[in-house]
Amino acid sequence: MKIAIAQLNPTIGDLANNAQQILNAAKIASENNVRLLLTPELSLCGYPPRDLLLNPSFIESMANVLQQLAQNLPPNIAVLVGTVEPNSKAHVAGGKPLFNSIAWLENGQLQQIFHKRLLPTYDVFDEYRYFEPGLQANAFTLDNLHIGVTICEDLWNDEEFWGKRSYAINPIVDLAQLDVNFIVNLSASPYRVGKHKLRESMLRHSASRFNKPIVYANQVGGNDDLIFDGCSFALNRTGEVVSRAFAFETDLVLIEFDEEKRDLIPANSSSLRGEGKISPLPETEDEEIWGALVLGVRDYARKCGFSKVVIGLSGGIDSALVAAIASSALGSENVFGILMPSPYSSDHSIKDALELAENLGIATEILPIGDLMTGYDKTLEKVFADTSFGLAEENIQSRIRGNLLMAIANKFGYLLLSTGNKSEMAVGYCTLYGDMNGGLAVIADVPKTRVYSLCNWLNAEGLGTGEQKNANLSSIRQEIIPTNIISKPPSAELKPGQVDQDSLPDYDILDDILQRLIHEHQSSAQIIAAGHDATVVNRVMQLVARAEFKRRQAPPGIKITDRAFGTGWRMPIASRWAVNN
Ligand SMILES: Nc1ncnc2c1ncn2[C@@H]1O[C@H](COP(=O)(O)OP(=O)(O)OC[C@H]2O[C@@H]([n+]3cccc(C(=O)O)c3)[C@H](O)[C@@H]2O)[C@@H](O)[C@H]1O
Ligand SMILES: Nc1ncnc2c1ncn2[C@@H]1O[C@H](COP(=O)(O)OP(=O)(O)OP(=O)(O)O)[C@@H](O)[C@H]1O
Ligand SMILES: NC(=O)CC[C@H](N)C(=O)O
Repeated sequence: MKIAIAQLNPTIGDLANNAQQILNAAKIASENNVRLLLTPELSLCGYPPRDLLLNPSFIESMANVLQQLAQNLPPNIAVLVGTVEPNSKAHVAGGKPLFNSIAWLENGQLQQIFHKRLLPTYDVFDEYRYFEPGLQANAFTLDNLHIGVTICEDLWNDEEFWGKRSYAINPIVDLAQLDVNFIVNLSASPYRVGKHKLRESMLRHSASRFNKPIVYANQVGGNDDLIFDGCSFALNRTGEVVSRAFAFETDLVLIEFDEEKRDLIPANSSSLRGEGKISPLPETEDEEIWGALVLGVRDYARKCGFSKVVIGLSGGIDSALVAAIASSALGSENVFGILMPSPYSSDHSIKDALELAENLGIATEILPIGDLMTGYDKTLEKVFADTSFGLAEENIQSRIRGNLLMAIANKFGYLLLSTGNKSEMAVGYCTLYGDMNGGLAVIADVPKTRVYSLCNWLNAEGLGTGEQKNANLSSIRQEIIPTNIISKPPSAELKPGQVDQDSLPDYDILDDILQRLIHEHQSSAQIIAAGHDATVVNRVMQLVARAEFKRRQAPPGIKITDRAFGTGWRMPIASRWAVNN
């Protein structure tokens, strides 16, 4: 039996086009004698649909589109589509309105529906808000093969792999008892650094432990703050990878269930792009983060209807990295850099920003802000009388820039990309309604130390090689980020001679404290015991807690770590507890 994984990039709520993507994949698969086609979790509406699921007309439309799709599919192919099914017992106390489901479509109709059994409610997931867990093991027979069906989290409870049990049941145990020939998993598994390796090692363990081949179909693409990296794969019963789809791109991958061997093998016909191949995974963390950020910007812009972006170019490293990512995502011709020197700007800030723009091939405009600053100072003179010059006056520069950037974005229908990194967002080293202005915070989950390593990686790697690194920048020269941008001390340039380290610990120290605090949930005592200065640790803890009001007003940021300041970070603002304490 030939099986195909359609690694699709749905747009949330675009039911007709998502169904069309499934139909297109089914047609190609059918021409290649595929008998069973897999699509990602909730492939009809895209993942995560969030509160659209509370809208009855949305659920009704999904049912209609699903039925239409069933009727349009080519003959002789079974297609597993991710959808929802209303829960007829939702009226029972505590019953949730829907099941997160898979529809088996064949012969013009719905053959069977399967319900997701394990519903994640941690980090960015909130499935119990909408879904009732399925109670039964899911399996069906196609031709003479018995196939076990699971949805994403259903395969994330192998207590042998994790060393603990997160849910009372492990659906794969039931499927092993049913003696299925192989197991399919339809997923929408968001990216974070190293996630594909984790998925493969987890499922390799389950495949060999239960002696069952597994076909894992993941969603790809960016949906708001979440990036889905794809990297779908198939494992044979000993847990070896027999096929793998591309990272960060749509793909259609073929495998075969060999009935004599009773195992999955790569397919051997040759007309499909991804057929029978094992796509390489990104080689370094920098390479995969780059791929995720580029996809995140491209899909956010495309799915929200933008083709061009505008960025404030300071000659600093954060805006340089964001400009490089945007150029790769959208093409240099679609990126507009605005230089806004103030009387405090260094000479090299303009020189460095212009050199970067030339390297990237992006258009720039210089808008000096000195006169506007004088205007503000004059207008505020009476109100600010008898006060000394301080942060408020400094931040006016940032607010003037933010205002000009939004004016340009608004005038021409551009998307403003904000440039704050995770370290700054953590401690509130950024100005509300100033440099925080924007529609998408591209590197808001990238710690400053990672900003440096990404820029060094980019300069070493160039962008001319490899499909992932993007054709758009292939013509530009090797050093993309000018060396001076990387080597000079970071500075907001809001007053003469200012550098970030006047206000913050060195970034390698700050990032290590933040890693322990945010990702590892360590207490201040644990962080101090690990060798950090107590005064610094306590100050950072306070800064992080105090900056919650800023993060709540920040644009969505692209998630690349296991804990981003996005949908998975739910902290109170008016609180007396310093995050972990
Ligand atoms: N809990 C709360 N809920 C709601 N609002 C709250 C609040 N706490 C303070 N606020 C308000 O927020 C104000 C403070 O925030 P904000 O006005 O943003 O300004 P603030 O945090 O005082 O200053 C911005 C900091 O970011 C630094 N920085 C670094 C890098 C780049 C840039 C740049 O701009 O380019 C800036 C800058 O040097 C300075 O240290 C308070 O004065 C108050 O009005
Ligand atoms: N002179 C400027 N011209 C244009 N934009 C600016 C200027 N100064 C600051 N900005 C905008 O405000 C953002 C915040 O400034 P900030 O100094 O924190 O970042 P950076 O200069 O990019 O990097 P670094 O923190 O390493 O100096 C910049 O990334 C940029 O978008
Ligand atoms: N959609 C899901 O069920 C995803 C949950 C799963 N643990 C993952 O991150 O891949």
